[in-house]
Amino acid sequence: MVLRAGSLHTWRPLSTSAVRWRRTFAVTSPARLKSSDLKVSSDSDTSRILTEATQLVDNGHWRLCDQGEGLERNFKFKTFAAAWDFMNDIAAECKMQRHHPEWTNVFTRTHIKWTTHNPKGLSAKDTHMARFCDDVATRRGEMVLSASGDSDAAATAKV
Ligand SMILES: C[C@H](O)[C@H](O)[C@H]1CNC2=NC(N)=NC(=O)C2=N1
Repeated sequence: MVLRAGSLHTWRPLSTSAVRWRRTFAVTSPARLKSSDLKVSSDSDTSRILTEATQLVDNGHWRLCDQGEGLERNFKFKTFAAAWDFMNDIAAECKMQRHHPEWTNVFTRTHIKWTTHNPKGLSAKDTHMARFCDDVATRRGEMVLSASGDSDAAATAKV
């Protein structure tokens, strides 16, 4: 099925307070991630990564990918300029962290995957950068779907 954002749903900005509320009182049932769901980089502490990955999956729109080696999510902004500014903010942090995303941008949408190439797997840098992306996206006025809340499905369908 091809989803068309705009025909079925209305995009609206997510306020900072709404994000805080969602992070504090996770509105969806918690993701019961197990350490066996993850492939953790040998440089990182598994229980820390499990805790941080669980928070990201519960509180944001992140999901595990690549058999637990990566975290990915879609972002949508009101304008291309906002998406570009968001990516510039992320790029500056990448430079500081020496850690780089796999990402694509199509107009107002950006898809980001965090994974660590060496040592291969999910690392603390990935969870840090994923959380950083959530915070910057909130500041940059990211859009969410008001109807089902399934912004990721709609964004994936279009990207
Ligand atoms: C030397 C330099 O810090 C490394 O090559 C960095 C660069 N950016 C990186 N980014 C990601 N995503 N994974 C890495 O393992 C990685 N390694």
